[in-house]
Amino acid sequence: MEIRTVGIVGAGQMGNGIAHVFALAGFDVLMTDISQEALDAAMALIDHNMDRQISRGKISETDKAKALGRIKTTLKLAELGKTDLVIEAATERETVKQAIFEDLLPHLKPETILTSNTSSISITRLASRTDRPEKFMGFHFMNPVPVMQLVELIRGIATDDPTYQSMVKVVEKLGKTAASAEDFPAFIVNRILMPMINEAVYTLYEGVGSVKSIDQSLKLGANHPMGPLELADFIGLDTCLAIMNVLHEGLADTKYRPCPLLTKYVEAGWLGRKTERGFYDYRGETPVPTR
Ligand SMILES: CC(=O)CC(=O)SCCNC(=O)CCNC(=O)[C@H](O)C(C)(C)COP(=O)(O)OP(=O)(O)OC[C@H]1O[C@@H](n2cnc3c(N)ncnc32)[C@H](O)[C@@H]1OP(=O)(O)O
Ligand SMILES: NC(=O)C1=CN([C@@H]2O[C@H](COP(=O)(O)OP(=O)(O)OC[C@H]3O[C@@H](n4cnc5c(N)ncnc54)[C@H](OP(=O)(O)O)[C@@H]3O)[C@@H](O)[C@H]2O)C=CC1
Repeated sequence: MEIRTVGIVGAGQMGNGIAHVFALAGFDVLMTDISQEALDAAMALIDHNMDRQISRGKISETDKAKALGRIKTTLKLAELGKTDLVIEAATERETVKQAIFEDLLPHLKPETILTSNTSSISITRLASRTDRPEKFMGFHFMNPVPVMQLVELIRGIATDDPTYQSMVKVVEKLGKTAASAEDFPAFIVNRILMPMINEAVYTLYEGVGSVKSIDQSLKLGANHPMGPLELADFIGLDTCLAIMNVLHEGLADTKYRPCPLLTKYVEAGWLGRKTERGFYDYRGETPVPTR
């Protein structure tokens, strides 16, 4: 089946980026969220990020106008039932994702492929609670979606080959590169990246370095584009903690123990850039370390 229409659930930082790249690649996109404000903010951000691409000569004004014309939004999850491919990109919480699939299933065409952009949760388990585990996959984009080249493709135990091949074609059409990962906690990228971020938080917690010195060390000493704490704020500290919890519980190894300081920031509601405070305070002109 050729995929032409795409439904996206969750219009947060990943959902809006996913809508952006699909629309530019010529797909019709229908995006939903639980609040109209989230949908409006996502559309404004897509507009802004496309302007950024125009100013760098990556796309034209016409490309932008056509792409924006391909994105529709709705508050009714059921409307996504008519799309060929659904990408769930809501909050990294299994109960939230399960509830979304449960509500969506009665409205889906039989041939629709269901995917989740989850950073860590078992694809096999999510798939097993749907009516189509063979047509269910992990479809893991990296942040910021318009910039990052990689997409992880994760097959659940029951995913069939035609579904996998369809998704490989979709990734090609997006002009991105697919990496296949087996379905184990946090797959490849986050299995490696998130323990590094967690270790950076331990380094801060134990007083080995300050926010500034830790980030500077990895930027200047290991040529990372962002320091680990800056990156954690960029990803969202709630998402980082959720991924560490999945690693810790799923692999039952104390080396994945989430740092208590990371938990404390999340409990404070200091989730990083999206709440304007995390390891940095973003409310002023320039980010100021909070420790
Ligand atoms: C948690 C998970 O499940 C998985 C994950 O995603 S892990 C996170 C993976 N992501 C990373 O590791 C990102 C690390 N950081 C970076 O690569 C860079 O800092 C960055 C690309 C985000 C910004 O780079 P920079 O050099 O500081 O900024 P800048 O020069 O302004 O931008 C570089 C490019 O990114 C674009 N860009 C920057 N931020 C953007 C955003 N939020 N949305 C869209 N585009 C963005 C710019 O338009 C520019 O595009 P071109 O190269 O096409 O011209
Ligand atoms: N941040 C990152 O760097 C990456 C994240 N991911 C994954 O992508 C997914 C989304 O993450 P991200 O975009 O960062 O998170 P955000 O918090 O930015 O966005 C999540 C969005 O989903 C909405 N939402 C929550 N519940 C529902 C629901 N029942 N129906 C529809 N929308 C809902 C939220 O609304 P509200 O705010 O009102 O709760 C919010 O707008 C997660 O699974 C995450 O692990 C994958 C790769 C990278």
